[in-house]
Amino acid sequence: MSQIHVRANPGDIAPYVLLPGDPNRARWIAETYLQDPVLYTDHRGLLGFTGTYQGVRVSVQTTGMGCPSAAIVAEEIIRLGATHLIRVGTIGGATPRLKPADLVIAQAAVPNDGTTRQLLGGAPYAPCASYAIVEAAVSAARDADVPHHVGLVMTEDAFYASTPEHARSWAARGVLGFEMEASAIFLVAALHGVHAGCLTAVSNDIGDPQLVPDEVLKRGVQLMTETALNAIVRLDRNH
Ligand SMILES: O=P(O)(O)O[C@H]1O[C@H](CO)[C@@H](O)[C@H]1O
Ligand SMILES: O=c1cc[nH]c(=O)[nH]1
Repeated sequence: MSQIHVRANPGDIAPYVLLPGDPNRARWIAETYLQDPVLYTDHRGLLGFTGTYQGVRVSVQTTGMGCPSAAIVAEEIIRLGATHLIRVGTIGGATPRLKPADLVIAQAAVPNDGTTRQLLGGAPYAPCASYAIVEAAVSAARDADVPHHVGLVMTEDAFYASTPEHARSWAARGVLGFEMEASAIFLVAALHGVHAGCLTAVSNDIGDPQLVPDEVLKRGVQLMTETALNAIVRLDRNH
């Protein structure tokens, strides 16, 4: 049955789904990397495509920005048959250790968002990535010599609330950077017993209004996407 927001039917979506926030990134990934991509939904601008990568069926589904939208999309694509949800996003670095466009592979997300709080009824919880996806992503990054960091991210609601002071205090607790969807995707996946992961490219240093130059970020997004797709091939092989 078609869902309310992701207007698609079971069978339209592959078990492996890449989840960018940005619809233009979804289109770029589908057109650049997938063989025979088919647009299965454009409802609300949440573009979704399915094609194949190295013989494996893969979908790319836009989440939109923030946990409320990401949680809806995650819930609906799982109902439609998705079993491996991999966010491919951008992240603001919390520490100068992260260089422009570096790849960050999340092990877990500090849930500083309202969506997971509501889903959990306020109970303490640690939304984390599926170990199989972390392992596959790290091994894909290593094999391709992609500079990467593995660790904790923070998921937030208020993009413009972050300050350099906030960033450095969370960096001292091990947070690598800030983004806006991972905690909800991890939690919704866990509630349904499916796998989730999150790969991001560093688009800025928190508190710095300057973004990483377009060409540099483009290369980071390219390496992140290739790492995620190669992780999917590994996951499928071990399935
Ligand atoms: O580049 P995407 O995947 O959208 O991710 C990041 O960018 C948006 C904010 O600029 C938020 O969605 C945040 O999580
Ligand atoms: O949520 C985000 C994503 C990228 N950069 C930020 O500063 N915040």
